Amino acid sequence: MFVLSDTPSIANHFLREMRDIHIQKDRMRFRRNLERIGEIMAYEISKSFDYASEEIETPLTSTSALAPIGQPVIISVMRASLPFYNGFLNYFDQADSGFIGAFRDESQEEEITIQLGYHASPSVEGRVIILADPMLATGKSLVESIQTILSHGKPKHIHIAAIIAAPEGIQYLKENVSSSYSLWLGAIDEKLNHQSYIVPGLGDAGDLAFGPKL
Ligand SMILES: O=P(O)(O)OC[C@H]1O[C@H](OP(=O)(O)OP(=O)(O)O)[C@H](O)[C@@H]1O
Ligand SMILES: O=c1cc[nH]c(=O)[nH]1
Ligand SMILES: [Mg+2]
Repeated sequence: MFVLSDTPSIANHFLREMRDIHIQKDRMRFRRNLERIGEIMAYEISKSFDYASEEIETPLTSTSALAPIGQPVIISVMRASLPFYNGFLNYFDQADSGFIGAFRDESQEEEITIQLGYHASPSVEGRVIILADPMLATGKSLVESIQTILSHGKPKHIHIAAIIAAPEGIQYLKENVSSSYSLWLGAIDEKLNHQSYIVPGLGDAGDLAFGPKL
């Protein structure tokens, strides 16, 4: 498991801005920070890819440089993931993309259920998947997204990327995902509250990025 906040870096400043109740009112900054952390995580995940040396010609001579072997499929769990996903796409600019619509039904007091909707994806068979969702709270949105992905093929590997995670969500993934995956996180927070929001967290990422939904 990789956690960005384990290392002092500018990523912590972006996380701080996203959590701050005053700064997060600026929706454009909030979306840009989702995207910036996506970019930083893309760079970290890129260290696990395979590369081959390729001959190139500069204006002065020929030389060789590394190029990635193959491209990942980046899958965005909408809505809140869209700017985060875009950060990955900024770096893996020739990647394939998939989209899953998932939202938490919070109307039941006791338990969160997930409503899955839109699903559009290329084949995942044998592919490296980056599944991007900024919030890992109960873990149900990610587990249901992974079940959807696995019902369409067997990926080579799944990288799960989230910005803020609750320990309960990390545990839920451990108990409910049997295929091999790596977890890339911005920070691990303290707990979920009684409405299954992450504490200290940042609030509702989708609403902060795009405004409240009906
Ligand atoms: O781990 P979980 O308990 O499943 O919670 C995490 C989910 O909650 C948020 O989505 P939300 O349902 O708020 O939809 P939105 O992105 O459209 O706001 C977030 O984007 C995750 O997908
Ligand atoms: O704290 C949380 C939990 C789920 N979804 C969010 O956007 N925030
Ligand atoms: Mg939301």
